[in-house]
Amino acid sequence: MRKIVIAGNWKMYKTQGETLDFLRHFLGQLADTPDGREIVLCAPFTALGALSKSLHGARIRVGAQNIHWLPEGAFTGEISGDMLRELGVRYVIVGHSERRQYFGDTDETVNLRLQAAQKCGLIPILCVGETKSQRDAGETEAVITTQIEKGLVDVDQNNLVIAYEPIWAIGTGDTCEAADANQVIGGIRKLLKNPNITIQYGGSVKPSNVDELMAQPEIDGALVGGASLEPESFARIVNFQCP
Ligand SMILES: O=C[C@H](O)COP(=O)(O)O
Repeated sequence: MRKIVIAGNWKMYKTQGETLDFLRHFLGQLADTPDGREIVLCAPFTALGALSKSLHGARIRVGAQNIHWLPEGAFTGEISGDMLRELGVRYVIVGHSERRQYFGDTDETVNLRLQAAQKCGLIPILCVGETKSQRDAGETEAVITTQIEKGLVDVDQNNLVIAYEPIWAIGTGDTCEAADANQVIGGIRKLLKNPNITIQYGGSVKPSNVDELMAQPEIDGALVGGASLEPESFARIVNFQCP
């Protein structure tokens, strides 16, 4: 049985105070959330400690948005797995397209970050996906196959989540058709040694499309950006309705 994981990626949004305010409104809306749905909040580094401390007993896991591959060193602006663990972090996003586009992440550094996360007992969420021009050129499968094959060298497939995030659908409101996302994710699953890995869809997931996306047989959850910033909207997403 594959685990359903619904993660909010807050990107560079929310101070500690805003994080606590979010929780005050969000936690009360989880009373009817079906068992078996793992809820993760991937907050900025500065809010991780406050988030962990405020969650005691709540069924939410804390996630980070980046990890360096070494335990310590002269790497200004980076953070290690042990530092994240100390803050109560359980998940970490690796290889998000924004990290690849703006901060120079490559399949090789993504691979190192995945290995480091697992070594520290964190569950990495590996993001893969194609640009609009790659999709239009019919290169989606080839692009994702390379990202998966290079990214997963020496990575334990029993301790991993994958997120399929078509880059053209991120923050655009332009969601991938549910059937298309299902097909790409089915293709990703065929590349894996462990076919039971949780594979999420990400890219303009919102309350109005989450039910259709989650009804697809290959999709095991969502990685949600903008719509995870408001408690009501993210609560509706984690409480998605099954058909
Ligand atoms: O990590 C989340 C993705 O980048 C999706 O962001 P979005 O839901 O705002 O499109």
